[in-house]
Amino acid sequence: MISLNGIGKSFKVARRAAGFKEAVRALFAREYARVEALRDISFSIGEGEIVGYIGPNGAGKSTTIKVMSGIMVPDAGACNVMGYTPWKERAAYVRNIGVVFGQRSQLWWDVPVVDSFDLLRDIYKIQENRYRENVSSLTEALQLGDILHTPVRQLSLGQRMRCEIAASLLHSPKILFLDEPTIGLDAVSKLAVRQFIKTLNQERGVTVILTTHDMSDIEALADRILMIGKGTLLYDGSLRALRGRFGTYRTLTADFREHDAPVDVPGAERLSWSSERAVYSYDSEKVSMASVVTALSEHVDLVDVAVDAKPIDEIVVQLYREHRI
Ligand SMILES: Nc1ncnc2c1ncn2[C@@H]1O[C@H](COP(=O)(O)OP(=O)(O)OP(=O)(O)O)[C@@H](O)[C@H]1O
Repeated sequence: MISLNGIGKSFKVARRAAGFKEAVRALFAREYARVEALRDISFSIGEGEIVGYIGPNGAGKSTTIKVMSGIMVPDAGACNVMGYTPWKERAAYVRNIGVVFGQRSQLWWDVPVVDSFDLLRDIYKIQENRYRENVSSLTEALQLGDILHTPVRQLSLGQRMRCEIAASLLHSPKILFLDEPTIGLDAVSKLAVRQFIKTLNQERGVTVILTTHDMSDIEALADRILMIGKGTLLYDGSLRALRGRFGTYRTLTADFREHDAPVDVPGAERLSWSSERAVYSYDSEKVSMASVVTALSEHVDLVDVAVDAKPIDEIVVQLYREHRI
């Protein structure tokens, strides 16, 4: 459905040293530097996938989304989305995609949300029946009820984001590009947005490409991760495989009735011990949780046991470190 082949993009940016003298000098002799935002990016995405596109600040995520949505023309490479070259056949192409940039609005600031929706209906030439159906189902799913008649500038961030997502789906696109859709949202709004995206993908088969810094978004939604750093694609694979590579260590916290003498457990490292609680770390590839618990229970009277995998944030930081980004 989407394929990028050797996409490259660089920007020319003005550079000058700090200070008034330098500012004056720059008026007459500007110096430029090249920033390589994307280098030889290639990947394919199939219909119905939810792909998380991750990477540190300035890695090139937004630039890739802009290329795929036809807003930006790359310097090199080919991009094919549903048979279109996005930046060449923009008018026809945009009928097939929805785009949400979390940091920017596609809604008109001073008019009620529903007026923006009507304008979008005219721009996309959406049939009246389909439009009504979509507004009604999106209003229900995203709980837009009262806020549809409020000017955008009076909405909270969470309310605006729900309206942005609805606006991007009025024309029933097959692909949805989401650039940081949960940025700045509170926990409840985040969950609502995630649940909506999941349902949209499962029930309507919409393909979703999502950039985010929030790893819990990725955990909740994406089966596959593309990781970019300094403009280069560094990882393409499943979250499960990533966990398997870095996340085989588990932390086991055991609560027990008072027992002062620390217990050694074969194959596990004791991280802490107090008279009623101990924490162990073990490699789940080598030792089973059952054997750790059994070894412990031979010495102490266990009350409770909890096991945690390494948080996905830590796994991603480790991956960034490995690639020195
Ligand atoms: N219009 C532009 N003009 C000049 N440089 C740009 C432009 N757009 C992006 N860049 C540069 O290209 C690089 C990649 O930027 P991009 O916005 O794609 O990163 P990102 O991964 O989305 O980052 P973030 O997580 O901070 O949003 C950065 O070095 C950025 O400064």
